Order: sequence, then structure tokens, then C-alpha cells
Amino acid sequence: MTETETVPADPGNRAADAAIHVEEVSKRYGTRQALDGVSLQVGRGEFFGLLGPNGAGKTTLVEIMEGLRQTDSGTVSVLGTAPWPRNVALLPRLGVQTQSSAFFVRQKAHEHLATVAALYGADRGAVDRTLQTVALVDQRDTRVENLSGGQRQRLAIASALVHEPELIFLDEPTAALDPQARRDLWDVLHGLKEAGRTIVYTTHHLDEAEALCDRVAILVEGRIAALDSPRGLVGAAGAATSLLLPPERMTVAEAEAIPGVDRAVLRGGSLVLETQVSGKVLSALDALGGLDGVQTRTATLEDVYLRLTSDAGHRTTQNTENTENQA
Ligand SMILES: Nc1ncnc2c1ncn2[C@@H]1O[C@H](COP(=O)(O)OP(=O)(O)OP(=O)(O)O)[C@@H](O)[C@H]1O
Repeated sequence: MTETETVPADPGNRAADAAIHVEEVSKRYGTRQALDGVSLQVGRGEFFGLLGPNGAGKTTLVEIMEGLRQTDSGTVSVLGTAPWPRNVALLPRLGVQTQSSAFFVRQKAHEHLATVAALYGADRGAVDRTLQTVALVDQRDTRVENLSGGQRQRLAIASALVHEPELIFLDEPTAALDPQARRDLWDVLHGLKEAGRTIVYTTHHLDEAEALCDRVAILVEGRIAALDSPRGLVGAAGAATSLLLPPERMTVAEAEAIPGVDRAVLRGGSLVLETQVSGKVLSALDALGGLDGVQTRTATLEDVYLRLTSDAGHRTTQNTENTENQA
């Protein structure tokens, strides 16, 4: 798959509308090639996910887009201008999620946000508007140090939004949150998406990327291993459907003998049958003793991600080629 192939499918990604153009960008730290010929575009109004294992180069790429780092080669354009050398005119047009360590912890939530707003010269109503956007109105007068982890993350996002930037960078905002706080934050992020904000979103949560992102780029060892909508990636990868059976139903060998089953494994207390033709296999199972206890799990972005990132060196190339052939 190539970037060019995905462009026509997404009107928000037309070159003229692009918020970010990255072209053949490389960056090396000593002997470590952090980015190796990365090209992508982020359309205006797009919720764009950046995925990849630790050390894949996500932070480096984001810092280059934010104007915090210089590339070794390649070109970068953000909102129609070069972010490097540090471009002070660009800064107020960008929203960067602050890390909790940068908070004014003794201040109340609204005071903290007012301080950030003042730095950007945002109008007086911006603070309350933004607290509403991130659902922190009830915590307005709570001291930052007394906010829960999820509330702090929402305040961090508020700090990136308060000056109404054209482009927002969110770096793992749901990391270290409990499942409920994570879901609550999803609501906030959905709201931003609905409002048509342009967002570059780094995450390790594949379910989140699948639910929120219009398109995702999967970085592996400094290269883009895949770039498309989550649905497009799952479809193009031809990822198998899994049928989960009680393990006592049959042996692995018997399962693999069923026409249409590509692979059978015992996993997580189930006998898992992988197939591209689930209807056919379900019919066969039905004839072999019924469908009681049989569960179907369709392929997810996580399946695609794990295929691309496992055994990165060899398999990344292989899978990217496979995706290209099917795109
Ligand atoms: N300032 C630096 N000096 C030397 N090496 C660096 C520096 N910053 C990053 N690296 C290396 O470059 C590679 C890419 O790092 P980067 O932080 O961009 O990856 P990442 O995808 O953001 O990882 P994570 O998910 O862990 O945040 C890694 O091997 C990292 O160790």
C-alpha cells in the first residue's frame, strides 16, 4: 500500500486541504535510525492515529512536526509552513498536550487553564468553554493536585485546546488510566472528532485507534509499515475471522481437517479456528454437532498491528508487500 493509493478514498486528505505534509523524512541519533524515509499527510479535520511499538519513532516524528526537532533529510510542512527552524508564528496555531509534570499543581483547575490561556492570549471565555468541552466543569475549583488521573489527563487536553489551535497533538492521553476513566476520555475525544478538529493522536491502545481514528499510520523501526483507515487496513490485510470453540469439541488436527480452516490453535482456554470463509466453516461445525458454545470474533486492527509488528525486520516487509498486492 502506498500513500498515493489511499488519497482518493479520503476527501479530507487531498493535498490542498492537508494540515501536515511529511515527505521522505529521516532522522538518525548516532547509529540509531529513528526515522527512515517517512512520508504521510494529515488532512484538515482528520483524526489521525500514530501507532507503533516502543522505539518505533513516533515521538521523534511528532517532535519534528511540532518544530522541536530538525530532520536529517526530507521536507515537512505544517499548516502550510515549515516548523523548523522554530517557527514562532506557528506555535499558537498548534495545541500540544502538556504532560502532568508541567502542571501548576497548587492552582485550581480553572486557574491552571487561565494561566495557559494567558500565555497564548486566549479570550476570557475560553477557560470555561474548554472546561466544558473536556467535562471538567464540576472540578473547576479543585486544586490540580487533587484531580484524579483521568481528570488530569482531561486538563492536559484542555491545555492543548484552550487557545483554539488549528492542529492538536495528543500523546497517549489514555495511558495509565483505569478502564472507566479511559472510556470517559473517549467521550471527550469523540466530541473533538465530531467538532472537526484536526488531531494527531499517538496511542498504544489499538481499540481506541480503531474507534476514534479516521486513518492510522503504523510505524515499525522508523518506517511506515501501513497507512490507511482502520477498516481499510483490516480489510486489505485479509485478516482471518476466528471461531472459538470449547476445547473438548475436537482436537486441533480434527479442526484443521475441516475445509476452510486455515489454522487451529489452543489459545486462552478455547480451540481457535482461523478462517477466511467463516460461513462455510460454521456450516461444517453445525453439521458436526451444532453451534452451541461457538463464538465468532472478526479481525480487528489489533490483529493487523500484531502481524505487522511481530518479528519486525522480516515480517514487516513481507506484510507490507501483501497489503500492497491486495490494495
Ligand atoms: N535524543 C535521543 N538520543 C538518542 N536516541 C534517541 C533519542 N530519542 C529517541 N532515540 C531513539 O530513537 C528511537 C525512536 O525513539 P522514539 O522515542 O521516537 O520512539 P517512540 O515510537 O516514540 O517510542 P515510545 O512508544 O517508547 O515512546 C528509539 O530507538 C530511541 O531509543
